[in-house]
Amino acid sequence: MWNMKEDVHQILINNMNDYAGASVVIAVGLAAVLVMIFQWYPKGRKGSEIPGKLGLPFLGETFAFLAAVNSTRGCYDFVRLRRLRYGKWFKTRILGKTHVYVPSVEGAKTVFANDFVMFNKRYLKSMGDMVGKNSLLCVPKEIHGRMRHLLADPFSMNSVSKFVPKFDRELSERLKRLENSGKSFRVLEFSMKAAFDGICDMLISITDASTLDQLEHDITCVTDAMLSFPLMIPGTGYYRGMKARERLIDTFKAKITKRRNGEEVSDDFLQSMLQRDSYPPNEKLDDEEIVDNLLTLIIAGQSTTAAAIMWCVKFLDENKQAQDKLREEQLQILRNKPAGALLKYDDLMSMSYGSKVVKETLRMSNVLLWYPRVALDNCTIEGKFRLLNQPKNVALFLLSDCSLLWITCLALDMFVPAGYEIKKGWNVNIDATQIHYDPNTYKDPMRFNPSRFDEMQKPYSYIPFGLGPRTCLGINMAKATMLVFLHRLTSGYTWTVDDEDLSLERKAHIPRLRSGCPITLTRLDDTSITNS
Ligand code: HEM
Repeated sequence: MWNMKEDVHQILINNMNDYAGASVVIAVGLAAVLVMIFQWYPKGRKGSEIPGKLGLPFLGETFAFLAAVNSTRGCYDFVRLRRLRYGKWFKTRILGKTHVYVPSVEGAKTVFANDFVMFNKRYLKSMGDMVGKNSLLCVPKEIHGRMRHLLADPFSMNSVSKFVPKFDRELSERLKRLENSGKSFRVLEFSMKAAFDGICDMLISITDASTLDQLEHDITCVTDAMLSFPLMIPGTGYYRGMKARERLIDTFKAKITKRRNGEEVSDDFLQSMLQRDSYPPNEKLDDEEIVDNLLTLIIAGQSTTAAAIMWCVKFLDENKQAQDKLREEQLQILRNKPAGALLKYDDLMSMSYGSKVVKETLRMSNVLLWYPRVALDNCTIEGKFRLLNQPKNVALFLLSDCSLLWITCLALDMFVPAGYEIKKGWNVNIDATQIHYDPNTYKDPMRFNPSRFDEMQKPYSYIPFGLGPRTCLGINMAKATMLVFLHRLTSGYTWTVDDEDLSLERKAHIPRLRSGCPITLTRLDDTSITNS
């Protein structure tokens, strides 16, 4: 008997088999097409090649770079000239290493956000030898996190608030002595000494003048040796630097012993480290770590802060309107305090225009011109994320059953710019200077205009202290030092710059005026101070 139900069932089964067969054929076909595209695609459409001249093997453009370093236009001139020739992105070769200067907010974001993962710091041997293998600057990621956490506490707002009145007292006395002498003095020298003494006081409570002089002399030998050839032979800069480092480490260790013996107690950074003596090893720094980082902090903090102060004075001198506005704010703060009272951290909080002056100074001066990293793998920067550049992603797409998704992703991947190609081992320098001078972010970028900071900045477009896991540890201290200086200078004095020469110091990695910005102070008359 004809069984209609069974026949229909049989027909359905046959058709389903046909459909399944057809689906498999389509899927395999699509997979084959995709694999073929994938085979062709990464070779044909890698990231764009970065223009630039690599020159001779090893030497590359080393001589041109050294010429810029030795010139009074400063080492950034090397970068500036290549940008004019090749455009924003360029590559070069210096001492055997390929360098790329990352000029954009998007590029900076990629590098900062992948610090320690895709990029890392790499120091010259002499630089690493001078600061020591336990320095925060040199340790690997696993140690860096723990160390940074332990070092950060003494730089908190709370700690900086103890530093403010101490530094204010010292600074006021120094300025008074210069006022009384009536002589011209170099702001750079002045701020180097003031910053050095301030940092040493905060870290290890050394205030004795002759010890400070000896320490500063040794720190200068160490910093000078950072770019020297690592040759441990008497007479070389490297040798002098290493010997100076030994003396500094001995001084720090002697301090540690005194503190442990109870011969000396102080409320400072070192004491806060030693208070952890009884803690488990992962919750404290050992002595070698403490001494290397004391040295690191002094080196990282002194010349950066001093240069920033010098540029502040120079920019304010060239922009009288900004100077007057700042003076008015600072006089108001002075009038609201009892005569002769020292500044407190809270006073800094009410320096709204002063903070903008500090920000604008750091934007324009670019104390650290670029932030060097090394690419740990081949990658692209500034391009959009590419989905199909990894075999595992392709496999996922094949397994997924949504052809529309495949096609969309493939199209996106093909037509969205793939970015600039970086090879493993290349030096990738985040060019803070170019980012801070970008007219698309900062209107009229060469004009000193603190009020531009009335508005919020785009993320990653303002980076004078870096960003990410390696952000400057001394931000609070640096800003506080600058604000205290600005307060005492503008609320107590007017000044004239005695040498207008704009040329820069030779062989300096931090841009500083060759003249050191000499100024002469004139005391503000009492009526300006008391007028409200
Ligand atoms: C105006 C003054 C300063 C400027 C412009 C400045 C700028 C910077 C920048 C840009 C970085 C990050 C560099 C990079 O990512 O490669 C940095 C790191 C650092 N800064 Fe500062 N700095 C200043 C003052 C200070 C002070 C006063 C101290 C401490 C006393 C300090 C301690 C450090 C340390 C320890 C690091 C390394 C952080 C790490 O690798 O985790 N800096 N600084």
